[in-house]
Amino acid sequence: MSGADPEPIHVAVGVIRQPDGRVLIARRAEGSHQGGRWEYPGGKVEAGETIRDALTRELHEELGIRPLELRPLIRVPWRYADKSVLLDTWEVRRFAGTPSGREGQPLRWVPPPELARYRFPAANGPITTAAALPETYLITPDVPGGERHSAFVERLRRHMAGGAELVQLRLPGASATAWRRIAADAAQVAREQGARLLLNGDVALARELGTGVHLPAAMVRALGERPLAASSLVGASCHDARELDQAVALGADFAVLGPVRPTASHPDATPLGDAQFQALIADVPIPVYALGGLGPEDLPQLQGYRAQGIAAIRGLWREA
Ligand SMILES: Nc1nc2c([nH]c(=O)n2[C@H]2C[C@H](O)[C@@H](COP(=O)(O)OP(=O)(O)OP(=O)(O)O)O2)c(=O)[nH]1
Ligand SMILES: [Mg+2]
Repeated sequence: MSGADPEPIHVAVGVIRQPDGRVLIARRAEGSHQGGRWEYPGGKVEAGETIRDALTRELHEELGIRPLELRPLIRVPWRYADKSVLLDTWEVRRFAGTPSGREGQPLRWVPPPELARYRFPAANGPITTAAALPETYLITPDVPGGERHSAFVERLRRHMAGGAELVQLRLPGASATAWRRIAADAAQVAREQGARLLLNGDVALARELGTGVHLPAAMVRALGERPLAASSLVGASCHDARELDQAVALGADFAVLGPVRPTASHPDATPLGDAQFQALIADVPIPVYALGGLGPEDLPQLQGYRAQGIAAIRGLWREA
């Protein structure tokens, strides 16, 4: 039909990591499409190639390395004025060889928080977000009855010091006063520990404290537009395809989809199951964490489905 989009160009893209987390970027040749901008290395999938074949070939041609461990990261469809692309992005966690710019392109290893400073093609935003988000998203349990607030915040500090980089403060049982106090302390601890904190459902307090915000599904629907600037994280809770669409339309940085498996905190909710989770996120162009009955031991499986990682209360919060 006239006016219909031509098939997008399928592009295999690699987010190549060092064990210390740094990510490899390359500068596109002047004169090429999106020339002069930085990119994640990769190139067009050729007829008859699988995406893994294509990425393996491209990384050999452009960098002289061989990927040894790959996992699907995110698929970003994008329409430029002159062409449409589908950036089929994979994370390369291990590779053989030392990358060099075999086509003369400059290369840089960049710590994830610094990626946002580079000028990438317009399609790359979600890839950079995915590259900079960790694979676990810790959601706090309520403060146990009888526990002092300071003890709870101390426990939060230990989790952050122990590697929890992304944390949602969610205290459904707290009074308004306790919520404000604990949120302020948690924001301070997050700053000290270099962790990113998101407050559940409280945009005003997130603005005041300079934290991110995590939006329950009903708030995503009600808001219609992103409530915080690009420098603060906006997460969104989703349960189905429609809510995922709403989260993307809102401009959320990432979504959480669940429950994937049965969970003690929501015994009445019907779990999606692994197959449905995988199908639902296949073409969601923002990172998605899997929630519900999951722990670190489930990470490889869920990441194989293209999940950013797992979100959990019980699965990630240690009482000790
Ligand atoms: N490799 C790569 N391509 C990207 C990124 N972002 C983005 O919009 N693109 C676009 C630019 C191009 O239109 C297309 C990929 O093309 P490419 O130039 O890498 O393709 P290729 O390696 O096969 O090169 P060539 O043989 O066509 O010269 O996707 C990115 O981060 N990495
Ligand atoms: Mg290329």
